Amino acid sequence: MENHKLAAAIAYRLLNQTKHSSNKIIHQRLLIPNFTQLNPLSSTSVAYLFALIQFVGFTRHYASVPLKRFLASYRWDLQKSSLIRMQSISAIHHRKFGSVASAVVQRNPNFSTINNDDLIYFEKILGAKKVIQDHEELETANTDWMHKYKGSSKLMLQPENTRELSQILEYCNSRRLAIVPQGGNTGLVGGSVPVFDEVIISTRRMNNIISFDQVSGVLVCEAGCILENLISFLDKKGFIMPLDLGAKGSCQIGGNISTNAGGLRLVRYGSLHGTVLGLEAVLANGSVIDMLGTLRKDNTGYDLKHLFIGSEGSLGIITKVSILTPPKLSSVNIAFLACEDYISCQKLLFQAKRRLGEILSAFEFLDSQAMNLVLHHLDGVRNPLPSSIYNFYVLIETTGSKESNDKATLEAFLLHAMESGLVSDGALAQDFSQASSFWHIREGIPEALMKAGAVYKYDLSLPVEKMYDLVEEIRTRVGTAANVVGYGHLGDGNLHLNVSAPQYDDAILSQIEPFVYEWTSRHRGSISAEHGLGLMKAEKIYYSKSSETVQLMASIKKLLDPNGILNPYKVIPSSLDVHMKSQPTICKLPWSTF
Ligand SMILES: O=C(O)CC[C@@H](O)C(=O)O
Ligand SMILES: [Zn+2]
Repeated sequence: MENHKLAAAIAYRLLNQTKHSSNKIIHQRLLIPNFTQLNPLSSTSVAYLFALIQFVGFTRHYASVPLKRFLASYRWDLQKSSLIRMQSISAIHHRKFGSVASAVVQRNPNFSTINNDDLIYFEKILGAKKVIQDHEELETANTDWMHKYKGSSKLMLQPENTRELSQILEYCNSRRLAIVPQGGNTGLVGGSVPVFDEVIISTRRMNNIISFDQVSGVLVCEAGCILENLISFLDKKGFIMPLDLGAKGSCQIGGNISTNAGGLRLVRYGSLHGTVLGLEAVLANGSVIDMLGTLRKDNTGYDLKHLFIGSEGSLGIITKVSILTPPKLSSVNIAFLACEDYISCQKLLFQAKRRLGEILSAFEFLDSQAMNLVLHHLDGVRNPLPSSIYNFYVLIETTGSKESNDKATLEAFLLHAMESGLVSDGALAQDFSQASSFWHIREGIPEALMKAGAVYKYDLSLPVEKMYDLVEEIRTRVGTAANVVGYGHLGDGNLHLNVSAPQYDDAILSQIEPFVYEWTSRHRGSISAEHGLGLMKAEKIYYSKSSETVQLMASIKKLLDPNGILNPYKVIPSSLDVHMKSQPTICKLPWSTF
């Protein structure tokens, strides 16, 4: 008890400092409504204060080492205590001092916590080596790629096949143990890490290629295959994957499909809703749904595989996939171009669609701020157009089967674009290494942003002609406090708006949100073009979907996962989470009625 008193005193002191810090918003939102109801010296209030202090980042930056240790152990207790009945705190992790506190959720009190019998059961069905409790491995699996979201799971399971996964889910469902499916953990919205103590189910061991048909181009494989391995496998067979992402070296096909990843070639090969021909998925109760067809055409009733594409593991875990892969064509050409203004980028896209037609395979853009970040933060990157600094850059790729024709078509297009003033400068890759270096600039932007400091990420679908207005408006709003960067898949109408700052700061965040979502909604865009909702945007869904649609989503979730154990706190807003006892009030937004 003495410890608690001491802790409370320290906590009070630290919290008083937060009053005047940039964490005012958290302070108001969390502390005031809850703390006044507590006895300040009770153990729960101490635990609450400690959780709050951890939340605002003091432990990482200001607390002394013994205090840090004390706080760390308290947090562990916190997971087991009944504190979660109060306003509890999602496991958002602060990479830099400051706050990214847009997601505050409550642990579902209906979920159990892992006990010894559970561990014995899992070891019995999987064997000890697939039941991971090692601190370091869990630390990695609990933390997302950006080091922004962090859970506190004590257990990761690594099933090797569908049967094992089915047994795990059946058991977790009967025990009300929440789970989070995890592939390569490269997501950007906190969807693939636990929020609290959910059991992590890794698909990494389910990584076999099952079959490949040379005639139809249909590849059947397990969910844990790494995208780059599939690309290399197909390359030897003379085929390519219909999707390509910067994260290909780590991301897994199951994760790609469950988030409906878009990537760099969507403009040519379409979304995964078109190229995924079949799936096998395991539901929350362990039943295996075999939809693993390989047919292009099958109109026998509802095409339920689509429910699992893009539902971020909230309806079932994908275990096998069948995917239509295009043949590898011999002529690939890549141009890196400079444009003076955004309107020229738009006109260039309009022209490219007409003049390059069926050979256009990528149309990406980046602004000068994105280019500067890459040049500054990534080793060995060179500007292919060094003679001047341009406002915008466009990367165009063509893929076709007629080598001399395709190159001539691209060259003619470029000449026309230069003559008409759309393009100010340009370079055509002369060999594979130059082509890779052009791609490296575009694909390296997320990494450069990470290296630059704290980053607020927005992945938006917007009408192409309006897209860059938003970047400029945000730039005006944040002023000199942050570097606003615009880039993305222009050919698909997908903007990656990133706001980069030395550290997270609520003053910056309040200039971006909710403005960015309101603006997107007003222009009938989507607040998530390709990254999903995850934890970051579950509560923001109404900006892009009508309340009736969201209600129907919640009903489907209830049907397939009645206990809500699959990837909780993600995708469906908490107000509609039928599994939560007390529900936070979410205002219906005026623009949610499409
Ligand atoms: O980091 C981002 O904002 C985008 C990541 C990815 O979707 C990309 O296109 O590079
Ligand atoms: Zn992207």
